[in-house]
Amino acid sequence: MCGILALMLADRHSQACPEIYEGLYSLQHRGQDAAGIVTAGNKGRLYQCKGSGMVSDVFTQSQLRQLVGSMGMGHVRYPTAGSCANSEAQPFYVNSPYGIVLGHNGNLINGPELRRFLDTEAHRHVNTGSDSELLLNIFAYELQRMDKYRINENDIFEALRNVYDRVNGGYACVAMIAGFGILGFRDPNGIRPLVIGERDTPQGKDYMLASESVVLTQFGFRNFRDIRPGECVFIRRADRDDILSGQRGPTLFSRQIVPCKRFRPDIFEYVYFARPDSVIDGLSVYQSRLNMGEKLAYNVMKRFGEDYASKIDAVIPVPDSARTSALQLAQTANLSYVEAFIKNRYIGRTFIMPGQQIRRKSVRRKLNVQLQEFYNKNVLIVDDSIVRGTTSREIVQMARESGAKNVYLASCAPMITHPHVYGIDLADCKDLIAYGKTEAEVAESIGADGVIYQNLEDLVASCTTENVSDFELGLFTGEYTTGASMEYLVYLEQMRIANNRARKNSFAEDEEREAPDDISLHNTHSDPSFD
Ligand SMILES: O=P(O)(O)OC[C@H]1O[C@H](OP(=O)(O)OP(=O)(O)O)[C@H](O)[C@@H]1O
Ligand SMILES: NC(=O)CC[C@H](N)C(=O)O
Ligand SMILES: [Mg+2]
Repeated sequence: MCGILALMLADRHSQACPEIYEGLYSLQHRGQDAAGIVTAGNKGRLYQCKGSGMVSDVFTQSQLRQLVGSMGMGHVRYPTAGSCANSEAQPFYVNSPYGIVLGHNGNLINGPELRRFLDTEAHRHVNTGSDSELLLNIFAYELQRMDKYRINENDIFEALRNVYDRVNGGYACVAMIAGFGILGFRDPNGIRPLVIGERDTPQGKDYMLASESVVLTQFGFRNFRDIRPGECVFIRRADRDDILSGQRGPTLFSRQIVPCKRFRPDIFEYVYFARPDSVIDGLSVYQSRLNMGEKLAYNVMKRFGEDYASKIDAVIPVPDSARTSALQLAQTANLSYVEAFIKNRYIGRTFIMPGQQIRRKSVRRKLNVQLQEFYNKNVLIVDDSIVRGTTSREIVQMARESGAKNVYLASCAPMITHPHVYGIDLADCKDLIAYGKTEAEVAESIGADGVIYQNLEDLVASCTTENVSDFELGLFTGEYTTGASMEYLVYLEQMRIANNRARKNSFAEDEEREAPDDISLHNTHSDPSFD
């Protein structure tokens, strides 16, 4: 899961960069490894700044000033394919045809096949291990095949139809064609999220596309909707003809490129990825987490029996993601809710950090205990999910060190027993703590007195609305919406091993270390005639 964002302002003399930059902060929870922004000036020149690190690390004020133009896009990356090298920061750029940039959230499960095709048939050079660069080149190849001096929106939709035929997996993308417009599209199963919103201005409408609605509401894009699975929207900047005919703002076009196959948004967006103040596919993430907490409460009560209240002195959330559910669990079961783990707000999400060692250390640096809330008490700690068990092991131990009598753990997600193939670097099976274990064995392995998992049916029911009742659940069941061959799963695992090795060696003296921290497109905004 990465975060993607694109913005088109109606006023050609305004700058898109400040809102893109701030918007990326609102998507930071979706990717902490790299960030990037590309803008397009009025005469079509692209300006880029991207590199490894969090949003606050990658952009300086002087770099942001160089990113001129009233349209642009941004990306925050959590690597799932390729490596975590600086060069794989997004958006990606190709100069031919027309100058295209693309930002991708998701994973293509036929990456190796696409790479072969681009090499042997399309003869396009791909310079990284990223599947997103493959996707961009497939799109560029399909546009190039039209062999047109200038394209229109129909050409874009036509090219995309062929892209959909070639690529397989989960993907939500934003892209920009220099001087022409921005677009957004979503895979035919709607696995990864994407929303579009509009905002009225005296010059016409501004448009924004983003992974999560929280960015849109923050900037006053009140009128928004989800991009449908298999749909593309293209927002064309006002051209000469538009301006001559009195229309100054951009124009929106949308097309259902391919039929929706089976609408299956990734349920893990609701469990963990997304911010609670986002609404995805019509369902408030906050509401889904309340539902999860309520259902889990009934499960807990059943497990502990009628006198459950005498066995649990406090319900304690693991901040941040589990807060909403834990509160609802406590209210439903009429138990006290206690914020006994205090989070250091300056440390990011641990699960999406690269490398097990840093993840383990970060849990302790991130969470600290209120001793008195544990001492001599029976505590039920609630987390949204138990994945590798890094967090649970540490917090159970912290609770014991603080003098807790019995430590139970409840998870809003069911047992995670399979990799996630659509955009989460979710370990191979062996790294998953629940793989091949019973609940009791998981409890033993993390040192808890008991573990209570949500049932899969209850999780699905928590997220079901009249719009969506079917979800991508591969990490719980091993069955993936688009299928995932054994060959692909082996490939994923090999890639992870190689990446871990590369991370371990990253302190060695090598050429990569000499590379600049941010990657630009070799042009700075020094000549105003290029705006
Ligand atoms: O079993 P694990 O492998 O440790 O993974 C699960 C934990 O990781 C996530 O927290 P994270 O710190 O990433 O983010 P949060 O602050 O949003 O809860 C998630 O919320 C769980 O707490
Ligand atoms: N988490 C994501 O969505 C990752 C996008 C892409 N597969 C990458 O690794 O850069
Ligand atoms: Mg957490």
